[in-house]
Amino acid sequence: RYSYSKYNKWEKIVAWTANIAAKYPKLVSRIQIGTTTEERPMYLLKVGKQRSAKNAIFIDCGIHAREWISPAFCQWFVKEATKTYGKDKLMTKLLNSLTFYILPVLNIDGYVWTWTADRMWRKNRSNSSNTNCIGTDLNRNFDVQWCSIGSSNKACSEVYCGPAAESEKETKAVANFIRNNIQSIKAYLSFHSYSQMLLYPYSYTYELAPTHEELNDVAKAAVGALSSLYRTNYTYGPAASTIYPTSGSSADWAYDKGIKYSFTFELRDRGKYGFLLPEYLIKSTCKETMLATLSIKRQ
Ligand SMILES: Nc1ncc(C[C@H](C[SeH])C(=O)O)cc1Cl
Ligand SMILES: [Zn+2]
Ligand SMILES: [Zn+2]
Ligand SMILES: [Zn+2]
Repeated sequence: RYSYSKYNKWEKIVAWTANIAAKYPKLVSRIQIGTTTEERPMYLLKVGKQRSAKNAIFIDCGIHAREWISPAFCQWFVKEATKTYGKDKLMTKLLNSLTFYILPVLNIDGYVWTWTADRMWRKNRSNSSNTNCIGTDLNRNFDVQWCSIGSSNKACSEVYCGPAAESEKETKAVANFIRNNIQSIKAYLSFHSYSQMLLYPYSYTYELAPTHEELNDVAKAAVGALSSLYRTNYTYGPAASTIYPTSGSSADWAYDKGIKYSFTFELRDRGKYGFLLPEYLIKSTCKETMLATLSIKRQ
């Protein structure tokens, strides 16, 4: 049996994507949107009852390799959706009216590296410079104010923006999919760890986003829903002033493409375990995050 309260290595996750699509053919389909630097297939799970997606929500997990709770949440979300469809009123309503595009692990090569070589690895595994340093920070590689703030043009930096915007195959695959489905995608959720924050645009400037007030209201409600379960404290606000300014992020890029509901979660914890969140905390973290995520969907 597949465990949703353990961290699963890539081989298990990729088999799971096939199995869950096979198990729920009317609810789940698997789409390959590209391949990674090391030629691993990037599978997206399309979840929902809509024949052709009219209203969709894109969820990216695992953009940073060491943030293991993020892919764990994406798996949890798909499990909850498939398990409660037809039983839970809200989930059934959502899945009848919305399509969820869920990318369980965006940075697959980096995720594998954290299992095999370096648990604290963050970037992807591309080798694009004449230095002996590897990897681009995929959350600095999107084509939005690229490499202007909170990122570095040094290949050895943990926030290396890459040789060019969308230089990475992983970034290109996601950006192309969004561009090809821009009409239907109404929300973009990006899951990271750690800090317990719910962030919204912008990160690339301290300027308030045009829809700041609405984003703040949605974030406030979502954090309220999240903390109603175990009283977990989250802060929320514009990314630049709430965590730090960064350019080239998937969330800012999506927002400026017109996807107005763009949110980034920094999941548990606040530093006790950091990226090494123990497996016994996966369940409670995912349950509270489900409440926040469904709260955003409902708005
Ligand atoms: N647009 C953003 N850019 C960066 C972050 C923080 C994450 C935390 Se791991 C990062 O550094 O990429 C968060 C947001 Cl919302
Ligand atoms: Zn991250
Ligand atoms: Zn983080
Ligand atoms: Zn308000």
